[in-house]
Amino acid sequence: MSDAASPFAARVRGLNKSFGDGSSRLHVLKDVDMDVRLGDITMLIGPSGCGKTTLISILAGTLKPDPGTQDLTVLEQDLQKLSTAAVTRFRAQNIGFIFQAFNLIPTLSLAENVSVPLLIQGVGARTAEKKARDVLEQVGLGDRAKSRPNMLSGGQQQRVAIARALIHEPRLIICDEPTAALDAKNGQVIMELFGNVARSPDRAVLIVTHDNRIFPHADRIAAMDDGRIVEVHDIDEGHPLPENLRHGFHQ
Ligand SMILES: Nc1ncnc2c1ncn2[C@@H]1O[C@H](COP(=O)(O)OP(=O)(O)OP(=O)(O)O)[C@@H](O)[C@H]1O
Repeated sequence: MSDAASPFAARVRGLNKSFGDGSSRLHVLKDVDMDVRLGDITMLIGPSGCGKTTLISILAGTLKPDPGTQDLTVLEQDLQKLSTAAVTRFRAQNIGFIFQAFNLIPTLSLAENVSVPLLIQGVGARTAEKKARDVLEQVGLGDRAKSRPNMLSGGQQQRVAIARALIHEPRLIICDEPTAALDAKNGQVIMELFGNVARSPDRAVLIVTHDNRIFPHADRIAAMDDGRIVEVHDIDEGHPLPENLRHGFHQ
């Protein structure tokens, strides 16, 4: 465990991101400030196209911000100071990223797909696969370890992608719509798994979601609109889920 002085899994100040040049330049993130606390499940919500995926991709180091961002610290690392190779290493070690597209490797079995993050870390294939079977069990797919991804439903593939993001016990889990393809029961199982991660004071979960069924699992909900964080709700016994979020929000 690194220096635990910071209570933040991520701290962002004055973050801007644009795509394109000249007259086709699109300013997508506009001076974003955001904190993701350790020990929390933070949810990021907002209408389609407001910049949520762009923001989490920058936090996960798969996308670079515009120059001049004041602070982009993830797990005590200033991402702007790391080389591209160092960011890739940092991500492999510390972040479990679940994409909207599940990015499973079609020629590998589920157990092999889930093993990948451990193999990258140098863990032996046999040990990695045993752990993969355990994590597949946790997401309710223990009996499908030898199947190929194309034999699964969308929801099952999503659970495999979640197992792959959890297997190396990263300190920060970042996911784009993790429950979109899941029924209520499996959505609940996955949120309980994320809850176990976030109950550890040194770890955190950041979820982009439109799924208001899972809002009650959040410790903090940050609402984005047009490239900005416009509201932050801390949810605890004294501050329950606001009425407007209980019934979803406008997209
Ligand atoms: N690589 C890119 N090149 C150009 N424009 C992009 C790129 N990636 C995203 N954008 C644009 O940035 C804006 C924000 O996209 P983003 O995917 O971050 O939104 P979002 O809030 O995650 O949307 P959704 O909820 O629909 O997934 C959109 O207008 C999108 O078209």
